[in-house]
Amino acid sequence: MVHGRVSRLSVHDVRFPTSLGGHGSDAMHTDPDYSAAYVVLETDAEDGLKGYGITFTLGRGTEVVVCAVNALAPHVLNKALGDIVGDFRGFYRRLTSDGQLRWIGPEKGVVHLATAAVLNAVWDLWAKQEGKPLWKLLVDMDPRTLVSCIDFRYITDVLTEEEACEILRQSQVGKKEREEQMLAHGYPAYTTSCAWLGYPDATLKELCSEALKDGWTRFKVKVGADLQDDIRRCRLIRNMIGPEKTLMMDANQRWDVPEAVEWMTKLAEFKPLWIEEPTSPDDILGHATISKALAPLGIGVATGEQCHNRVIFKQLLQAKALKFLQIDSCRLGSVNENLSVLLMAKKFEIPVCPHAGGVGLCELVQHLIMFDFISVSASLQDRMCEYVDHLHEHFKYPVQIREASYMPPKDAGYSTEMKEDSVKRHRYPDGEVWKKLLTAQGN
Ligand SMILES: C[C@H](O)[C@@H](O)[C@@H](O)[C@H](O)C(=O)O
Ligand SMILES: [Mg+2]
Repeated sequence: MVHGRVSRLSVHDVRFPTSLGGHGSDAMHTDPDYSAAYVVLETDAEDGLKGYGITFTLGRGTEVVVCAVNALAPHVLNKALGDIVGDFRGFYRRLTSDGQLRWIGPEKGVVHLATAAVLNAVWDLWAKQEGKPLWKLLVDMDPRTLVSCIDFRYITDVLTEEEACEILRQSQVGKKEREEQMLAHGYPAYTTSCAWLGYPDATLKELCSEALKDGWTRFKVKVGADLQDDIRRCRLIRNMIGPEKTLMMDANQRWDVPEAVEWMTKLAEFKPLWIEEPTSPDDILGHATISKALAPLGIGVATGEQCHNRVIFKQLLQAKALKFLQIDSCRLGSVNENLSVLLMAKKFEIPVCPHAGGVGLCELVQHLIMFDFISVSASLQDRMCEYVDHLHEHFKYPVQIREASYMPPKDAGYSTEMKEDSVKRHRYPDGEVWKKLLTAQGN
């Protein structure tokens, strides 16, 4: 039974200077400092449990999101956790429909990232109070309760509450076996860590051969800034991994629609499974055009890490604009909104391959994809979850990878809690790490 009233919400600006090593760099984000607006919820309950929630940001963007979290705080403070999760749809709606904050969304951008941080903390707390990892809390929830967490506004033309319930009911068959399968073998993953755009070739080679030794069979490479450079790097990586292993490419929104088609036609010889974010994440019809043009080359379009909300996903699915759907645990309004996208993907039979390139994203999204396999999709066909090998040491319950697969988390919660010392050292600008860096830069 959930209990307690939220007595305190604190939010921290936590940044890691990843840009110094080019980690996480791509054709658009050339100097990313992996960061998080990190929310801590405390209650008046005697168990002392806290809810931790993050949203992934980059460097200076964090302080803007922190501000938005503080603006949302009155919706959470002094609320009983039982009332929040007992009417989770209503609570989600209240947060996203704040009469003044909605104007700077709605359900998109900074205010939606902040919503995700707050709701991720609520889910963490709920799962902790139930003594279960989040994926298991979801798996054990009956279909009615699950759908009661979803706001179906704007998507009932493709998915009604009844249909969602029906999908979940049908997927009850074989659920136990799928859970056992996950516990024994984990969820298949791919790695992005070898080929960030800012890495020199020597680093790429070294990381690639290490990853091969560790059993990785699926690799993603960043492209999009310079065609000749892309050809060289893609050739290098394809030669290293051989013709059989899977290669994905990610352009991080760099191209116009015709440019995307031309560029990818030139990279087709390296046999990419997908091109990710070829153009603006808002351009649904553009993605559809690219999808259609690249299908004969055997290249699918993947997108989602910067899709604002369920409405954009709905339209991408309706327009047949993508072959792989990439949910993000912090871009959308937390588990609540992601549930609706997982269910729509199931209806349209599009495989979900979550985005995890950021701090904490692997920790979070593994829960959602395990739930998806056990309770929604019931399939591993064409599916894999992204993995990046950065910053896990700062989490209290870091991801466990075995033979290139995510092993199901066993600890209660959403794996969002960071180590106290890591938060302290990386808080911006007063943490020790930043104090040193800022002094060295003469600030
Ligand atoms: C700035 C980030 O590292 C992005 O490059 C990253 O999320 C990337 O798009 C990915 O797919 O992992
Ligand atoms: Mg990407």
